[in-house]
Amino acid sequence: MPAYAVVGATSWGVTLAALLERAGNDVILLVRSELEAHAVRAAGGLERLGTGPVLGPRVHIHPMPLTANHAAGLSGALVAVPSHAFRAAVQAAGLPRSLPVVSAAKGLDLETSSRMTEVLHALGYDPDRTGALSGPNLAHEIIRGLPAAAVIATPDLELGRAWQTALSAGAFRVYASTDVLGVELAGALKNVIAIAAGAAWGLGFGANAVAAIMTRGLAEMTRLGLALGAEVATFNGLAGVGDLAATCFSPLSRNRRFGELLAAGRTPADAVDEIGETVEGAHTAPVSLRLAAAAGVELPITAEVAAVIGGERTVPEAMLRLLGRPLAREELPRR
Ligand SMILES: NC(=O)C1=CN([C@@H]2O[C@H](COP(=O)(O)OP(=O)(O)OC[C@H]3O[C@@H](n4cnc5c(N)ncnc54)[C@H](O)[C@@H]3O)[C@@H](O)[C@H]2O)C=CC1
Ligand SMILES: O=C(CO)COP(=O)(O)O
Repeated sequence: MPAYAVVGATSWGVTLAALLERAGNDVILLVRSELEAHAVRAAGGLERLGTGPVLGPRVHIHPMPLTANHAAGLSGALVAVPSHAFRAAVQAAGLPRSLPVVSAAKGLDLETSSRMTEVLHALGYDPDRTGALSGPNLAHEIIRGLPAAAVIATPDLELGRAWQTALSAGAFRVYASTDVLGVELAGALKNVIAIAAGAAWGLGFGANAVAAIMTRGLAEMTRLGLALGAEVATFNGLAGVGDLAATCFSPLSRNRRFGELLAAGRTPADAVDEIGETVEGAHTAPVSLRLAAAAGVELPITAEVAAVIGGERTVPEAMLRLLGRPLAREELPRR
């Protein structure tokens, strides 16, 4: 039987472990401590997912690091911790450098502006065997068996096919791509646009305004992606428009909820506290602006989200600035 490791007993990590098991694999779920291992074993998953036990007998829960014994039989590992904890988690996990490793995180490194596969490369993992998983994938829906699709990007399509088979279970369908950069960037950048969409919902704007933010947001995500070498098709796919739609419209999205709370006048710190879970877009906004400045690309919506998070202006002021921009031709980046 193939065996895979999952790093992180997060909502997404537990969901991925359950999917791998349902697809017929053995799984080693690597957690931070014996205490955490005990809690996850006792709950059969995570209490905050609200489902009851979801992990069966083929998911083995162990504290990091991976033992040599467990490492020997592995076909790959998925890393499902938030981007700010990604580097430390990979270092603690002790995954063999030759192992195919896929990032399931949707964020950029705050210090280095790197994508998570770049963090893996810097830690010595083989660029030909690292990849990214993304798409409209709210863990709370997937763990309940609701249908969803994702995209896994690896430099080598054969490797991608192996991951597709390993992860596709029940109503979860995985597509393959070779645009690792695009899939990673799209997954990270959409969280920032979802904060803006949440702010629009929070101000009482309607579906028209949210759709406008999503469309112009997708244009700026694509502009930056193309400037950095991504493929336009990726932004029109599951990791781009697909995830953007799920995140901007679902009340389950923490990035959208964060925007709603900012619109209600909460400080960013209070909004994060109130949500009590990861809000990736709050970290990604300033990093995307740095990448955009270096690439000579303009990201008007992202700039306003970063300004609100930085305490430079309120949500209504940011919305007025966006509405007051010079009228322009509708340009959609193509290549
Ligand atoms: N929750 C979801 O529906 C989805 C999340 N993602 C991505 O997956 C990543 C993880 O997000 P969630 O599963 O939502 O996280 P989460 O919000 O369930 O858990 C985040 C928290 O997990 C804890 N944690 C657990 N194991 C950790 C470890 N090994 N190292 C550091 N912190 C650890 C930390 O306290 C952290 O604050 C993020 O990058 C997110 O964007 C991607 C797709 C779906
Ligand atoms: O990425 C996600 C869904 O695909 C999760 O969105 P939130 O982090 O906004 O909850």
